[in-house]
Amino acid sequence: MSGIHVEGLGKRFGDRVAVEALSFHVRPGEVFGLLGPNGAGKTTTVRMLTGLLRPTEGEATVWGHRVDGDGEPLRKVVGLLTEQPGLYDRLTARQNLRFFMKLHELDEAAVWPRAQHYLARFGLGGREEEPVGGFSKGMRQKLAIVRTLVHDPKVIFLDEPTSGLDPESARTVRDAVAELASEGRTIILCSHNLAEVERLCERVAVVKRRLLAIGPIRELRHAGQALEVRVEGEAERFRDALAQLPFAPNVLAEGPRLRVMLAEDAHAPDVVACLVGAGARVHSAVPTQRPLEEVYLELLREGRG
Ligand SMILES: Nc1ncnc2c1ncn2[C@@H]1O[C@H](COP(=O)(O)OP(=O)(O)OP(=O)(O)O)[C@@H](O)[C@H]1O
Repeated sequence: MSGIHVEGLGKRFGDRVAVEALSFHVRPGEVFGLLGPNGAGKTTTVRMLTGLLRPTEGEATVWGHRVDGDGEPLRKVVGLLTEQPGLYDRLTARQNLRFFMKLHELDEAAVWPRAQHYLARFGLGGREEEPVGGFSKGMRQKLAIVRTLVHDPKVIFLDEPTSGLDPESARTVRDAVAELASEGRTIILCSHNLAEVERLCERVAVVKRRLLAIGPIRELRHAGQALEVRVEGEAERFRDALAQLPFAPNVLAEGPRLRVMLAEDAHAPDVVACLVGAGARVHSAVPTQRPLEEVYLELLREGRG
C-alpha cells in the first residue's frame, strides 16, 4: 500500500501526551503540509512515521510498512531531513554521503550518480572533496537534502527544507520537491514558512497535539473571507467604528489599508457603509482570499485549551 495511512496515532512520554488520536492519509505524488506551533507534536509524529519512535497508541503504515514493525524495511523507503542536519565537519561532502550509504547498506557505485545529480542541481558540484566544516549554513542544508534523497526514498519528510537558503537556492529546492512529488513520491513538509507551504502543498493538516483541521488549503480558506479596504489617511482610526458593527469583525490596519475578516460575504456592504458613516473616504473595497497564515492562526485560537 503506497502513501501514508495513519489511524488514531498517539505518543505519550510518561504523563505528557505529545500526540493523540491522529488520523490522516497522504497519497503518492502529494506534497502534504504538517503545520503546528512549537511543541505541537510534529517532530514526534515524523519520528513515529520514520520508525525512530514507537507509538503508544494507534497504527500507521508508510509505503506498506507498519511503523511499529521491523524498522529496517521502513527506513529504506523513507528519507528524512531533520532541522539539525547532523553532518560530520571533519569529513568531506563525499565522505559524509558515503557514511550514510554504508548505514543504509547501499552500493556506492550504483548510488553515486544520483548523489552527483543532486549535488550539481543544488550547486555543490565540484565541492565533494571539501571538508563540510568549511561549508556555509546553506551549503550544509543542501548537502543534507542530497543525503535525504540519495537512496531514492518513496516517502520524504522535510523539516524546514529551505531554512538558511538564499532565495535562488530556496527556489531550486522547491522545484526539486515539486518534481519529486510528480515522480509519484509522497512528501511531508513541516514548516513555519506558510508562504512556502502555500506554494508547495495542496493539502495541509494543522496539529496541536491532536488534529485541529485537515484539508485542501483552498477549502480551509473558504471557512471565511476578507475584505481589503483602502481609505484615505491612517486606517487605524476607523477600527473603533468597525468594532460597533453587530458582527464585530476582526480587523487588521496597516497604513491606509484595512483587512476586515468576514464570516459572510453579505456583510461587505455594511463594512463600507460603516466606514463612510465614520467619515472615511473609501478608495477601494475588494474581497480577497485569506492568506493561509490567518486561517492557521484562527484555527490555533479556536483549538486553544
Ligand atoms: N523524548 C521526549 N521526552 C519527553 N517529552 C518529549 C520528547 N520528545 C518530545 N517531547 C514533548 O512532546 C511535545 C511535542 O514535541 P515535538 O518536538 O514533537 O513538537 P514540534 O511540533 O516538532 O515542535 P517544534 O515546532 O518546536 O519543532 C513537547 O511537549 C515536547 O516537550
